[in-house]
Amino acid sequence: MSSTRGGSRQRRNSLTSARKPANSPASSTASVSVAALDGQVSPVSSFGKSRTDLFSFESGHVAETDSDGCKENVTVTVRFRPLSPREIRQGEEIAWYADGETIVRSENNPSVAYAYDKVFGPTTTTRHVYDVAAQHVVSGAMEGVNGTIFAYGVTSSGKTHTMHGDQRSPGIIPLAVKDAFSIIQETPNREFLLRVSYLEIYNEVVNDLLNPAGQNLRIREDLQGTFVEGIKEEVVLSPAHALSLIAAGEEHRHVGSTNFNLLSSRSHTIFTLTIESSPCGDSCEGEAVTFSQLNLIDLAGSESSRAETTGVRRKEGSYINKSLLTLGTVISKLTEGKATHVPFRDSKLTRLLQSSLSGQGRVSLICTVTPSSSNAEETHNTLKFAHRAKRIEIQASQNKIIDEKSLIKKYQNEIKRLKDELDHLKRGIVSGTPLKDSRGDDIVLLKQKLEDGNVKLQSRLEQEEEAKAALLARIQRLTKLILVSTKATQPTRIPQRPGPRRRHSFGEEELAYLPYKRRDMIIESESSEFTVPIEGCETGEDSSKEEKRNRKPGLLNWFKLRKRDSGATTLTSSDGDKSSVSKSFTAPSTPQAESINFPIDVRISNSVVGESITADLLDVRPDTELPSGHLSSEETPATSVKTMDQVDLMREQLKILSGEVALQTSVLKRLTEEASNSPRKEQIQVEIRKISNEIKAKRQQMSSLERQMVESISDTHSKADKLDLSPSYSQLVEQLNEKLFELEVKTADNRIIQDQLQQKTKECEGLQEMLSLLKEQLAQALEKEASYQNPIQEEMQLDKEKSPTKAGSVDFLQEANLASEVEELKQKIVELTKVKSQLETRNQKLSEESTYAKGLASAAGVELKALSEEVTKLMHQNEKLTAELASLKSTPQRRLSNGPTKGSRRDHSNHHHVRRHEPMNSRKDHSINHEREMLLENTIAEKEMREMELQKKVEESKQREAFLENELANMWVHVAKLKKNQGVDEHDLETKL
Ligand SMILES: Nc1ncnc2c1ncn2[C@@H]1O[C@H](COP(=O)(O)OP(=O)(O)OP(=O)(O)O)[C@@H](O)[C@H]1O
Repeated sequence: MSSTRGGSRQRRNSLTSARKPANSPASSTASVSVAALDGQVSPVSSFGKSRTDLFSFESGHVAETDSDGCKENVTVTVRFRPLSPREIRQGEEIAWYADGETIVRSENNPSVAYAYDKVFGPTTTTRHVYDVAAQHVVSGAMEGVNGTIFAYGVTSSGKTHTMHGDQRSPGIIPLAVKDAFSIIQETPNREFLLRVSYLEIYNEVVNDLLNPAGQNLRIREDLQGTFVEGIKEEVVLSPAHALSLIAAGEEHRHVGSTNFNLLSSRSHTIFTLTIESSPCGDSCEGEAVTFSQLNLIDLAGSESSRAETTGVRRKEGSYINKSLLTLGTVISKLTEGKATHVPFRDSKLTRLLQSSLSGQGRVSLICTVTPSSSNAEETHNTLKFAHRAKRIEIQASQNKIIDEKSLIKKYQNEIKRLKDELDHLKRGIVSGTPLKDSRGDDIVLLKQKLEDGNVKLQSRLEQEEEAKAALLARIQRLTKLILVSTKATQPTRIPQRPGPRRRHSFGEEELAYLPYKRRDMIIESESSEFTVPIEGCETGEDSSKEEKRNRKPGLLNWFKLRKRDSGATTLTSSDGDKSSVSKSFTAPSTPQAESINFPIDVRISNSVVGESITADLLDVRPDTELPSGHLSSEETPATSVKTMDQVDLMREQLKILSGEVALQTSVLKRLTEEASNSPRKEQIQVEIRKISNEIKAKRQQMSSLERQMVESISDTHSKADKLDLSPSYSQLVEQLNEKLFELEVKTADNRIIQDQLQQKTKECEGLQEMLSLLKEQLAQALEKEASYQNPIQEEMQLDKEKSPTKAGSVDFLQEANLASEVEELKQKIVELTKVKSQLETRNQKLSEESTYAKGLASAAGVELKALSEEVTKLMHQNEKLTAELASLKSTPQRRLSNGPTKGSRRDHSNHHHVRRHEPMNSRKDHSINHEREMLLENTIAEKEMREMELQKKVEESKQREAFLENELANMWVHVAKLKKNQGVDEHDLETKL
């Protein structure tokens, strides 16, 4: 084993140093394992050599490195966090420190030191950590090499700070997402398809964070490795889109407070970005697709026995410790070099990491540590773990997959097939059907045949137009999912990378889900106490001007305007800017899965995209051929389908806007709270005003969207009227949308109320503490009084016996003293009564708020019931329509069979005339009926689709309701507890008084 390692060392070093870009700060180990021993520092030999550039999409290049058997090690870095304000207050000392760029040394015993690829001091910014420890893994993943980045460390050492970060200093996950999209932009010769999933392992149970219904999921294995069965994967179209999904996922993550960290992660999370890419253009057909996964992992922190946890927290802690212990054992076994059994299966975490740790992907382990003396032992354990992990060898190689397994290929083939179909249709329309039997000598017969042919052709044309419109819509839907650079495609297939490092900037709300400032600062409100500069300052300065110009606020950032110039549907605007569209699309859970959920929800229309929808980095394929006139030809029979598409889009927009409003409302709430006790009051007020204005604008946008929806729906409605279709359908859809929207707003309200409730509970706890303090004081005062009174009374008795006059004056003095003490006591009682009444008012408020929340939940329940009734109604209508259609279908047949009999019984003098014109009339009738049938069929199909959608939504609402009820129940338990505590306190107080 060691000789192999040694053998590969020389080869690798020469290879990497030959290719190392002069200014590349990125790193991968590409080195031998670090043989750092306690007391014997052995610096990492070749840190800083980038292997990123070893991979390019040029075929042969990777094969060359692969066949070379080139191995690299896991990149291991250590990040120190600064001492927290609490640690400083407690007078803790530095136990471990960064000695230079690669060594961690013990303060108490300087001979104990460890070397790593890189050691980051407490003032290092997360961006720098990203550049060094993560960027090469991300770029590798974009080139088809699996990648895993994870943060490991004891609780409160800075894992979440490193992986997620805060708004001023975004963590590795947001930076990696942004970087992935930048790489797509800089790779004009390839097409990409990105999907994300987000899961947590909580108490050894795998939960889907993107789908609250996906609980306790199973881990399965196939040839490509382990995967989670049934996990939801969403195709993402922009960084903001991906980040909004993380934000949604974070809502469901288990976080709790421990005595080390008020916001401690109680579960391990894995955010996976699945990347498929293939060369652009038809000439590259048949080339394999690269497929890779980038896992970004935020582990829960190991807990020391010092943690005074109880109940739930203890159970969580034991699961966390057990899985981390298994991780340690797995890493030890992997580095032993013997073919021993590696216990991957002993924990869910190691099972999921199995492919990463033993496979061919790049791994970067960022160990977070605290320098504080109170954690010296835990830090030492982390350092030893990191040191062991450093010896794991990996053999990074590009993954290529065969066509059928690739979703991007599937989409590309589907697009190609649809395009062929479209061409075929177009050719059919142009050539038409020749009138073969036009040889007749009778000129009248010939004319009649010509007329017949015309009618036939007309109806066929219309049918084909419809089919074309449907095909086009489908091509567009698929095309929108594939991401390509907006840069002109380079003739060369070698990716062009810019010299200097890319810098990421984030839209204002892209990081809205992250805390505004560092967690400890929020918790302790002691920002001034910190001894290190806040790293958040990095964002503004680093961004280039260009990026600033392009920076767009809002989650809608990922929506882009599709221009429709004078009816022509084109993806490139007149000024050369390309536009893009977006949607949320649930892809199959594994690349192999066959079913794809069509139709997709969102399509784009100029009329409904508001001001906030702006251009983003990426674009839809510019090479899509979309013949002009199709989507704007309002007169085609497909208009109603398109109108429904627009309504769909508007509804999606409405949903996104309402989500944004809810998000901004909670930001507003947070800011308002902050404003009351922050020295930056004015700055926060400005922000509050800005956000309020934005909310107002969004609400206006929402009401205009609602109006447009109503108009569009009433348009469809009138068309349906003409066809004798049930008019109530569109109204129902409209009502349903309104109700769904209301439900969403109410859910957001509920969330805010819950926050307030928590806040109030905290206040209540504070007041209770104060109350018990006062009670103690009162008890002490009463005791004191009793102890005063006994000796005085005895003395008085004695004095009275000795001298009755003196006794009288002493009596008077004692009485005065007593009176003043009684006065004091009375005052205290008044104070206590005040506090008691304050507590009662708060309690009253709390129960009112709980009642309101309960009301909301029951309103949601009622609405849900109404929705289900509406769905049932719709189903009935559908059945009616189907019956109508069946009767319509049978009518022309009857007519056809009755026609000639009737004609023969009629006036004989008109015989010729009838014979000449009747077939034509019946044909016209037939074609009209056919047309009508088609429309009816379309409408029914559409309705069925809607029905399915509605049912899905009802299901979702039910789940949400259940969730709300659960929350409410929790709240009630909480309130009951509070009341009970308060009751006991009051009782105590009363008995004492
Ligand atoms: N590099 C850093 N610079 C400044 N503050 C930091 C840094 N790392 C962590 N912190 C602060 O330390 C505290 C604990 O960090 P964090 O919550 O990220 O720890 P953790 O390891 O994820 O804890 P747990 O395992 O309990 O979830 C937070 O208040 C965070 O803001």
